Amino acid sequence: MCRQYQRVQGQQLKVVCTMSAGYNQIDTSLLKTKGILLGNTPGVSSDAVADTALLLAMAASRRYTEGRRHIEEGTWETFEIQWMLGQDISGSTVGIIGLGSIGQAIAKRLKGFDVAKILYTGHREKPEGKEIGALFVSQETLNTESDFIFLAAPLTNETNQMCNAEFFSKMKKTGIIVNISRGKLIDQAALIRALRDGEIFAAGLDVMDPEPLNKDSELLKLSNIVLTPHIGSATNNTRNAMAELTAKNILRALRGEEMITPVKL
Ligand SMILES: O=C(O)C(=O)CO
Repeated sequence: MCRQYQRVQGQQLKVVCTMSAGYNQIDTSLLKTKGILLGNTPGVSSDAVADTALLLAMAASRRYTEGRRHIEEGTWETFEIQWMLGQDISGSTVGIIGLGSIGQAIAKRLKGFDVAKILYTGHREKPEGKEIGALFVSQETLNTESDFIFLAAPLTNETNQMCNAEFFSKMKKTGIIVNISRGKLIDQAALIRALRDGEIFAAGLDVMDPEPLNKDSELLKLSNIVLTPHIGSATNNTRNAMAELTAKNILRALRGEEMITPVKL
């Protein structure tokens, strides 16, 4: 009965819409072969995800996890001038990998923090980069010059594990990496080594590999990392906007109209 249902459903399926900007979880070539349309929800979640990126950057740069542990463990050293010193966002050089809708929303927020320079990498220089005042640079320049690196590129074959041991070795020792994209952009074992060995200062991750993260993960044992459980777009307004866009896309596709945000297969 169930198998029969699945077979009938498979034959009738016209459209798949994911309530997410990323669609790496979907077998796009299978959809293409079967002539099934795909829609996603880019844009409507960019502000909420960018807010999460800034939250992680600030918390990681000011040693949030370590500070919280000191309070809990009774090791809070009052009046110690050199204690718990972090990194400033103001006056810093920031690198954004992927200046799409989320990358741009991060850049706009950073301007309010009086950063000195915004660098970005991607496939090509973008007009939006000029408007924001961000400089298109090579990956190498971004790595070596940035105080903060934000990962805002989608997960593709090209970006999979792009932040590996070599990547971290090119970052500043005071550098901070923030990932609000997908966990697989980072070689997590290499990140753990870089954080543990003081090769970089700190990390802020909303996305990990796997998700949910194993509760015994080494990531949870580090104090120079701030973790949130993939809640980048998790606000009432944003999730409602994502749901509305998804519903509109489905209705349009079923009426034979162009979806508002189709994914090109
Ligand atoms: O929209 C997405 O792809 C997300 O992962 C939101 O955080």
